[in-house]
Amino acid sequence: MNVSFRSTTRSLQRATKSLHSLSQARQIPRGGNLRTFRETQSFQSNIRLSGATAAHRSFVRNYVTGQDQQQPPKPSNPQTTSASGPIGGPGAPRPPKDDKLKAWPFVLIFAIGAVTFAAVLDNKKERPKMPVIPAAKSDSDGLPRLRDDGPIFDPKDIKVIFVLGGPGVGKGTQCAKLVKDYGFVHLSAGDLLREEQSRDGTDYGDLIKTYIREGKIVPMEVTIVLLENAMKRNIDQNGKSKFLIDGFPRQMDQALKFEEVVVPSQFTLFFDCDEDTMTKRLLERGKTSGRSDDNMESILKRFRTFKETSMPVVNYFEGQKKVVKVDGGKSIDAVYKDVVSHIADRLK
Ligand SMILES: Nc1ncnc2c1ncn2[C@@H]1O[C@H](COP(=O)(O)OP(=O)(O)O)[C@@H](O)[C@H]1O
Ligand SMILES: O=c1ccn([C@@H]2O[C@H](COP(=O)(O)OP(=O)(O)O)[C@@H](O)[C@H]2O)c(=O)[nH]1
Repeated sequence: MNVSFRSTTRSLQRATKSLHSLSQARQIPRGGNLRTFRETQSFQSNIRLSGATAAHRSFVRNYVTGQDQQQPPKPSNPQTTSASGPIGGPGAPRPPKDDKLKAWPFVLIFAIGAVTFAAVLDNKKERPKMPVIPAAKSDSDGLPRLRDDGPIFDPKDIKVIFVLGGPGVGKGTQCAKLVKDYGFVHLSAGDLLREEQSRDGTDYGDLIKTYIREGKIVPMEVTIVLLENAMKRNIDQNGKSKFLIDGFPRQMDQALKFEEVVVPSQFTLFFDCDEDTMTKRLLERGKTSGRSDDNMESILKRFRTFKETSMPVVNYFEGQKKVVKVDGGKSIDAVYKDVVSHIADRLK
């Protein structure tokens, strides 16, 4: 009995604290998440290679950089939050005595609410933590924060090959073969996003779902953090050092940021193919893949995104003489033969 009373008291104290911090947090003006994401996305798509504009620099400074945990919210107007003031002050008129009696239903409702709230918090704490995306988020848009202190890996130790090409061109198929023969780690950005989308407790499930179905590029912060964590796991736990990063970077901001904060790539393996062939492959894959985007409507949107948003990335690396182009329209084995012959000297 005593124990249960103590635990209820503790729960009440905890709940009161949480309610207090919640009431403070409510004072931070925040836009709707998805709307902000869309704005961010549309801003990102405006970034041009020709040089960082002041707006871009400000965007990077405000939204993309920094490691600090989210700062505790400050009340927007401290005066208005104070309980002291004329009401209830020393000179204020005293309420009649029987008002105390009338207050008990409110106290009871508050107590029940507080205990329930504390129980919800306890339940949350017990859930297994899966540190896929770190807690550090930007205050303004809810996206994970990226570091801005240079690449975490040295390209002399960690080799990254980007694998690009239209949807259904065969990137995943060819990567699987390279893994088998040459011991690469295959990281598919699309697979990591789908995994995160269905992970229990993720903050990004709805966001990822919407972007994938619409054939759009998920904000880079999410994808880069997923890739970086997957790389760290493979390096720390399995001593791996050669990575095929499949289906990434699909947008210029991703390419620049990944090379800046994770590691510069060795080169890009680019599979070229006509849309009719890719459509047939995707529709065939759609019969069993269970993917929300292997249908005609999403396929057309993905082709458009690929041409408008991802091809500039290929052209950018081409300008640096860092693209190996392979015809993806042949049979699986014929494509693989070309891949190996084109990059044999770089596979060791
Ligand atoms: N060269 C090829 N010829 C015919 N079918 C292929 C070829 N490469 C891949 N496929 C098939 O096409 C579909 C898409 O391939 P996948 O590797 O998943 O593409 P991506 O990763 O580029 O989306 C899969 O069902 C795969 O089996
Ligand atoms: O860096 C990435 C990679 C993938 N995607 C999303 O994931 C989808 C599927 O990508 P995946 O590489 O799995 O499949 P593909 O389109 O190449 O068949 C894309 O259309 C995008 O919506 C993304 O937003 N960012």
